[in-house]
Amino acid sequence: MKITKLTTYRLPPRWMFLKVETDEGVTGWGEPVIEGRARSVEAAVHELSEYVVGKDPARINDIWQVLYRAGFYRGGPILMSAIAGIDQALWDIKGKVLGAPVHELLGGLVRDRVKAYSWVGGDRPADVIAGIRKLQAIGFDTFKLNGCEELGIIDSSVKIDAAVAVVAEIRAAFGNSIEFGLDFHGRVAAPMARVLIHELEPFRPLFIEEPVLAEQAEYYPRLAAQTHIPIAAGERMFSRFDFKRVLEGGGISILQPDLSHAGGISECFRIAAMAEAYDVALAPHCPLGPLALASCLAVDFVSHNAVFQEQSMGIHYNQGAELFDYVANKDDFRIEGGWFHPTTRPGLGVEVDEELVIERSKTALDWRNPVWRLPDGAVAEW
Ligand SMILES: O=C(O)C(=O)C[C@@H](O)[C@H](O)CO
Ligand SMILES: [Mg+2]
Repeated sequence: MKITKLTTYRLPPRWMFLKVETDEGVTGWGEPVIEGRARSVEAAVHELSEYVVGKDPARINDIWQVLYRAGFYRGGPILMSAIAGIDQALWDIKGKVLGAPVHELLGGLVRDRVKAYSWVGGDRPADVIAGIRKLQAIGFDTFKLNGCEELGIIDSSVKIDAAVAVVAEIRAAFGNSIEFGLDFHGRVAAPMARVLIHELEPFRPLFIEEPVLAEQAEYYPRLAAQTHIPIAAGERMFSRFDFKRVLEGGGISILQPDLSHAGGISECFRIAAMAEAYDVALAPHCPLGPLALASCLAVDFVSHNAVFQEQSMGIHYNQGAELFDYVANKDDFRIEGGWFHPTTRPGLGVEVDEELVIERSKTALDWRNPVWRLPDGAVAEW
């Protein structure tokens, strides 16, 4: 079998699907994208396609190594997201050829279900509490919300108190009938991370995500030394070689590689095993679409240290399309009582509604995250 064609579809809300075709009619799908840089990843996919077209899709490992190593320069969000989408599609093809779900090809299930967690948008306590109640009613008991708004490298106790107030009200409203992670989203610099984490300690969030930016990862062990709250990060790390340093440095309790940013199923399966060796939990990052989610689940179901799975249903970013809009077999991904169950279909288990994809790709906008400014006009981390 030979790979014959790679076609990319940029889609609302801010995703990109990749279709990989072969000379025997088997097609695989992946989701290579960096939110806000879809066109850059699209160009990278087509540049890398020179190493892929004409090759045997079964040789996933060799194709992965060539894509990673053969171009001299390597790593980073754009190239690793392009490789991720190609890798996902090759696993989808392999599963379809062998008639098995990807989790079977990776050694089979280590669990029967995976806990889903849901984003709760909004920064106002009332909005957040209403959002949690709505999701609780359909079975969710685990959530994630932004830990704060923009923050200066040194900021006021008023801003800290406002961030803590939201969390205090959530705990007051729900007690420990729910668990929730706080995503600092890289908005907090190291000096204020120490302050904010200290003030949040009594409310025991399930984890604090990106307490500082990935480029400040040397602070993870220092922050971990001051708090009992598990520290989570990974969405802005892109290969084993990024994660190696973070695991070696310590302080991280939950690793969150993104299956569409960190080299795909092949690489994240290896990253998951590395994390297990350090007694670190796995919780793949996934604010994206169904092929990214299906790739996450393939790794979750074969990784002993997988704990819960992010999914983007209702996320504040999904303007213009919802998580399963482009999926013909939506029911296979229903979340029952807050849990995902493994696909029984071959490959990623996603039946892409190709007609709709082609149609919607014609009107895809170039999504951009907002540019925030601090009161003095300096750019703020969003
Ligand atoms: O889901 C998360 O944990 C996020 O931090 C969302 C962020 O990754 C945006 O997708 C960037 O555009
Ligand atoms: Mg995050």
